[in-house]
Parts: sequence; C-alpha cells; structure tokens
Amino acid sequence: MNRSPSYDGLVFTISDLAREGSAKMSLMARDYLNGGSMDEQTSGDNCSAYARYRLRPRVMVDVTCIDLSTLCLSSRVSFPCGIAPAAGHGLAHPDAEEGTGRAAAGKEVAMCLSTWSNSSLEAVAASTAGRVPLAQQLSLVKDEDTNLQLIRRAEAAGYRALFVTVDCVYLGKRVNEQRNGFSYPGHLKWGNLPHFNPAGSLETAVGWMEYETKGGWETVRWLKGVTSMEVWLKGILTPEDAELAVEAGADGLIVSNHGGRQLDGVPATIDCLAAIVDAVAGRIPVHLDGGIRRGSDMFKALALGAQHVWIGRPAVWGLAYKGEEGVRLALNLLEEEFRIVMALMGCRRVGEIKREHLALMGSDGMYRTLESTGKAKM
Ligand SMILES: Cc1cc2nc3c(=O)[nH]c(=O)nc-3n(C[C@H](O)[C@H](O)[C@H](O)COP(=O)(O)O)c2cc1C
Ligand SMILES: CCCCC(=O)C(=O)O
Repeated sequence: MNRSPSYDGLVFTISDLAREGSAKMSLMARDYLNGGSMDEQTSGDNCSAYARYRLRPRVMVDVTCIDLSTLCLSSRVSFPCGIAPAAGHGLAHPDAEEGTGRAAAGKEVAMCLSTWSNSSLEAVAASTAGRVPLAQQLSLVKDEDTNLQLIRRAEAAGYRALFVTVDCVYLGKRVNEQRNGFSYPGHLKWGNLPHFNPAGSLETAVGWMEYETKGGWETVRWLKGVTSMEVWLKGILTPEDAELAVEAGADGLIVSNHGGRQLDGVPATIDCLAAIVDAVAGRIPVHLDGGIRRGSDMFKALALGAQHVWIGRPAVWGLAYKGEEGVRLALNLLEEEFRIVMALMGCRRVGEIKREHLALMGSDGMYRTLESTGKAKM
C-alpha cells in the first residue's frame, strides 16, 4: 500500500525542492551550497551516473508488508538515508542545524553534523532529543587541543561516531565562490568552534586544517586511542585506500567525493562503490553519499553493497524552503519513492536488495547484468 506524504502542491520531487529551496537563498548562499569545484564534472556525474544502472525487478512477490528500516551506527532507523554533514545550514535558514536535527528526529533517521555547523553540537543533540543516532564530522585542525575538545564535547553529548573527513586538506577550487567573493555573513557563528570567527573566506578556515593528513593512517590509530566513539573515514574512493583504512582500524567508510566539491574529475561515487565493497568484504560497513535524489538512487546504492546512504544538498534545499518542515519533506519524498521502488522490485526488506537487481549500460549502449560486465569484480 502506498503511503503518500503531504505534498504542498509545489514540491513533488527532490528536483522541485532544489528549485524552490534555491529560489529562497541569496545568490552567494545558493552558489556556495549548490556548487561543485572547477567544471563541476564530478558533481554533475554524481547525479547522472545513477541512470547508467537499470533496475531488474522480480515479480509475483508478496509485498503487502514492506520494512524499510535498517541499522545505522547500531541503532534502528526508519529507512537507510541519513543527513550528511554540510557546513553552514544557517546560510539556508535561521534555525540552522537545529531545524535539520528536529526533522531527522521526527523522521527517525541518522544525522552527521559538520565541524563547520552554525548550531553547536550540544544544541543539535538537544534538538534530536536522543531519538536518532548522531555522528560528528571531524575536520582535524592544526591545533590538537581544538580537536580533542571537539571530540570530548561530542562524546559528552552522546554522539556515536566521528566521521573524519579525509578529502579536504586543500579546499577544492570553487569558481562560483571566487566569482562571488564568498564569505560567511558576520552574524553566523561556527557553533562548534567558538574561538574562531567565521567571517571571511573558507580558505581561512582550511588554513587551520593542515593537520588533517599530516599523521597519515596513524591518525586513525591515534583517534581510536583517544575516543570511545566509532571512527569512520569519509571521502574514500579507491579499494586501495579502503584496504588501508580497514588495516588502520577504521570502524566504517563513507564512499564520498564531498558532493563533487573537492577534486573535480573523480568518478561518481556510485561508480566507485562496488570495488570498495568487494575490497572491504564485509569487515566494516560501507556507506555512500553523493547525488542521491530519488528513491531509486538509494536502491541502486544498496544493490551495489552500501548499507546506508546520506544526503547533503537535498536536506539543505528543504531547510531553505521551509525550515524543519522542508527537511522533513525531503526525507518524506525519498522514503515514499524508496518504498515504491522496493515494492515494484519485489523486495520486502532492505536485506533482500542484491546486485542481481541491477544492470549496467555498456559502451555499446546495451544493458547487461553486473556479473557479465565484470563490474561487480572491479
Ligand atoms: C554546502 C555543503 C557543505 C558541505 N560541508 C561539508 C563539511 O563541512 N564537511 C564534510 O565532510 N562534508 C561536507 N560536505 C559534503 C557532504 O557531506 C556530502 O559529502 C555531499 O553533500 C553529498 O553529496 P550531495 O550533496 O549530492 O548529497 C558539504 C556539502 C555541501 C553541499
Ligand atoms: C572550511 C569549511 C569547509 C566546508 C566544506 O567542507 C564544504 O564547503 O564543502
């Protein structure tokens, strides 16, 4: 049975939400939140790549009861899509990350908070009232005390995991930001870093982040030693790095290219996923973010072996559109579409989604099952 969300007459898809949410933002905020780096090849491909994978439905399955729920960070969530860390939700709406947190709690989905959020991690934890698993994204900065303080605060506030971002030692070249002379408006604070002043270019912030990879893979071992939270790495794109991450003791990986905002020219995340899942071989969970705009995109990522996906921009568009209600709308749309896809694919539980449910378009324009293209073994 379909359970329709309460549409508001204007927004029926995430693409509608992108249009309506973007229309509510200033040019500078819109270009920052929506944009990718350089020629935006990767940010575009993140979305369009899903169309290269097609669905192979199985029929005559009793789908009267469908359970979309799954585990994320050892907690049950209503469906396998959480809110990725994105800096500066305050650019989209005055409620900032607290509005997003309330929506995540209402929908019972996981949320990861950016180091560069405008609301503090404590305020976001309060906004979710302990109802959903929370992760704290960590951009390691040069000053070790700052890193440790953030880690201690996240532990005290009940965060389950650190998502350590490993693809942002330099800021990608974002041409829009350069053209617009992007800077954070003076009234916004960095809620997690009260000693730093956000006003100014992002490069100023990234100047503090040199530490990020200074310790190499030892950084993972160090983090494991200083915190009881799980340590995940966000921004893995190759099986080689996935193997090193497992060896270093990471508790989970997020296949991510930072929404195409860092190194332009890397593949879409969906195209990197299968090889990483195969390399990790079930030793730790693998999640994905990047370009998820439909329930079918979620299904394809799960079919290729991700256990859970995360959305960055769709949540921000929702927030810009109608605050907490808009984020809930984004989540409702994806949940509704995912449920329909599950039913029409003949899947009753998330665990029933398999690689055999997909076919991939070859260079000759023909679709083949993944085994026959060798893609599954990449
Ligand atoms: C405006 C914006 C700010 C972001 N800020 C961060 C950040 O502070 N830390 C981080 O690890 N990733 C950041 N990301 C990347 C997201 O966590 C995520 O990887 C990406 O948005 C996923 O792609 P999607 O927007 O297509 O869903 C940001 C993304 C956006 C759009
Ligand atoms: C210093 C802030 C970096 C935020 C970020 O990760 C992004 O804009 O993609």
